[in-house]
Amino acid sequence: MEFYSCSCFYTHNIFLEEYKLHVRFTSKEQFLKDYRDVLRSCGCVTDGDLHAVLQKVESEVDRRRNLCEKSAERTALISSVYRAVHGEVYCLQESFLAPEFLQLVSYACSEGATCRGLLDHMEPLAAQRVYRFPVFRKEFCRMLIEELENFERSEAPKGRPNTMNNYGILLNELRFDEGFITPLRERYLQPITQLLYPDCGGRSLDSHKAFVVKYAMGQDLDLDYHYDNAEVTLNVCLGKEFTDGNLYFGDMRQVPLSESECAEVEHRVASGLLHRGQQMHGALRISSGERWNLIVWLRASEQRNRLCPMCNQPPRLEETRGFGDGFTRAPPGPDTHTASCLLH
Ligand SMILES: O=C(O)CCC(=O)C(=O)O
Ligand SMILES: [Fe+2]
Repeated sequence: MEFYSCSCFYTHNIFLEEYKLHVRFTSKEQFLKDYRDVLRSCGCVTDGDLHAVLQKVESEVDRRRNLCEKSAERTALISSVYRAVHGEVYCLQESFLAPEFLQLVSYACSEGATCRGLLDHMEPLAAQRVYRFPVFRKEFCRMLIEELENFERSEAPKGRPNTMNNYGILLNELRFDEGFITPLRERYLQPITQLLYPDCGGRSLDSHKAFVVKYAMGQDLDLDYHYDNAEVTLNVCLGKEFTDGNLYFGDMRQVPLSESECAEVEHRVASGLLHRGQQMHGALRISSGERWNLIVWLRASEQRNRLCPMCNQPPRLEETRGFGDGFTRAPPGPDTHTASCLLH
């Protein structure tokens, strides 16, 4: 299967951290016309401020244009220079998984399993259609963090997951996809998502983007309110020790903020939160310690081929490598020759 991105990746959803604003950029004229007033009201007042913003936006667009090639270069370099301390974590083994998770999956795979039945195995949470359950054994979480810390200390080049996280790690560049994330998605997560989110592509997951986010004193502390470029998201807390840093959830992205109420959910080490990717959410500040979370954005091309969640339009496909943003080309319909044969 060949995957694609949507061309809105080069123009939409550019995050301006200092003004907490997502912007669109197709040309300087368009940008100034659409955002000059908004920016002014956010405190971007002088010509110098505006110039700095324009430079940031243009350099982000440049970064995105080169991303695919740069990521392939990093992946190759990491393979040749990086030496793992825990080589075994790259290949998913059942012994990494919490017994409660295996039970959940086993129920979800059993004949006649229902959403209700699955929910009986989980504690209710304050946020709508957000679920929490143990995923990994604690020992595995420790080993994975050690491996990632070793990678962070190494000379190997590092890509960052997106414009909102400054300290994350892209797991595909470390080659976690094939042996770890894909089997986790196919064998363990899809049986659960197909019961919980049949209306959001949960039955037809076929790609993902996986990364680790890190929050620590003097680094990122929180994450602004957003939705994910995913149909369903799994967010597993790996550790270490921290205080605060709850996740808060609002409504789906289509619902205006004024009509949404937020509910908080606590992270627990080795447990995962499962939620609809397009349900708005953010992370509160941690007040001490370090928080490392594994994020898997689960995607279903069947769902997203209809509407790109990032520009809200039918996707305009752009070639990429790997999973891209999870879009696929629709299988060709009957061609004109066949059609004309059928008419005769
Ligand atoms: O910090 C967290 O736990 C949430 C991260 C998140 O929502 C994301 O990276 O999309
Ligand atoms: Fe998110």
